[in-house]
Amino acid sequence: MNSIKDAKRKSHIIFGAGLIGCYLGGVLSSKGMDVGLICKPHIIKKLANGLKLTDYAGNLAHINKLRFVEKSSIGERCDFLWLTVKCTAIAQAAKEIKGFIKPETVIFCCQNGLGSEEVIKEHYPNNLVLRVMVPFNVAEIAPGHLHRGSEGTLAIEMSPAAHKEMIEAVAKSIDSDLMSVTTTNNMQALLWAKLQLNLGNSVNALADIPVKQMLEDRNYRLVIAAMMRELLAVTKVQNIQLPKVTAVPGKYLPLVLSLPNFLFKLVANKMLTIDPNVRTSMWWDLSQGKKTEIAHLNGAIVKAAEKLEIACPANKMIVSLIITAEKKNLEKVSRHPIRSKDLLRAIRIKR
Ligand SMILES: NC(=O)C1=CN([C@@H]2O[C@H](COP(=O)(O)OP(=O)(O)OC[C@H]3O[C@@H](n4cnc5c(N)ncnc54)[C@H](OP(=O)(O)O)[C@@H]3O)[C@@H](O)[C@H]2O)C=CC1
Ligand SMILES: CC(C)(CO)C(=O)C(=O)O
Repeated sequence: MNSIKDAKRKSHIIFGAGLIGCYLGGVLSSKGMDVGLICKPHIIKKLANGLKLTDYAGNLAHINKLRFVEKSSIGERCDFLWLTVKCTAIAQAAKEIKGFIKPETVIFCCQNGLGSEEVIKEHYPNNLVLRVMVPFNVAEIAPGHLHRGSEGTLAIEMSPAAHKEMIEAVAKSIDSDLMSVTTTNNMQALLWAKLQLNLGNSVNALADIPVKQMLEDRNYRLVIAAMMRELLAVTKVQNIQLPKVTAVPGKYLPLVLSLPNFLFKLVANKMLTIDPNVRTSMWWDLSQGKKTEIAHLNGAIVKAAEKLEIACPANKMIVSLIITAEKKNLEKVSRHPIRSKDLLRAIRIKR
């Protein structure tokens, strides 16, 4: 299967279709591809009348009917399985996808952060397991209406070389105006670069405000910049060259984020060209009382830093604040947004 025509005929299952999975499922359905969604009953109910997809660039698609697949379905072994659960749900999902996997099934792991694909590789050592980097934000702006609020090209891991043509064909077959798709030979570095951007997630969740509003506040930006510096120290020691995923190269982001507000608005106006309602996936988790992906995001930096004996105080502090917030949610103790100057004080940065 090396041509786009062949790739378009293949069967896809999206396991754990929430924001990213339903958006991806909608794109594939809008292209007339064979795609089944496995999702929670409340999502099936919401999408009973179809799905509307929009994006920041004005693209639009209506999908009148989606195909939902039961977890117990027999004979639904697919060619491509897209795993779109959060990192926190990977271990359980690894067991539950078994009935959909045949020896040739390619499994795409679409999680943020580092390391979640390892669990899948352990369970399915004979399948091709590829990582996918999702750069853009998806939000549900009304029931059955998903909106992509930011730019970026979805990237599929190109590895090993023997599968090059197949992976390229898959990427081309799903590429669309609503979701541009590419492949990369350098997924590990790309995931570190994406992780750098995701350092805003925890601050966004603790601040409990939209991303745009968070970026307009220098104190929050200083906290994010401090965590980014630690990430950059870790990647430098490991000799990882971060690919450019934003208008400003990653190594200059801490500097730009630290600028006074008036200069930041001038230099980084592209960063602020973001839908005013966008919030990060960690905000959604925390606000819904769920466990967050902190261990795979900031936690992964702390883990790598410890191994390399690099100091990582800002990320450590943020991990502990998120864990405290998760505990409060669990114990139903009320939780207040952390103001920017308090957060800055917590990680002990002087302005
Ligand atoms: N949302 C975004 O804008 C972005 C997200 N990402 C990343 O993409 C990944 C997916 O995120 P996102 O789409 O936001 O997550 P969501 O929580 O919206 O979607 C995951 C869905 O999977 C469901 N699920 C979990 N376990 C199972 C299971 N065993 N069987 C069936 N369904 C299951 C969840 O249900 P329940 O909620 O009940 O557990 C949820 O509905 C994450 O790693 C995230 O960090 C990357 C870029 C942007
Ligand atoms: C796109 C981005 C960086 C912010 O929404 C994200 O990855 C997330 O929310 O987890």
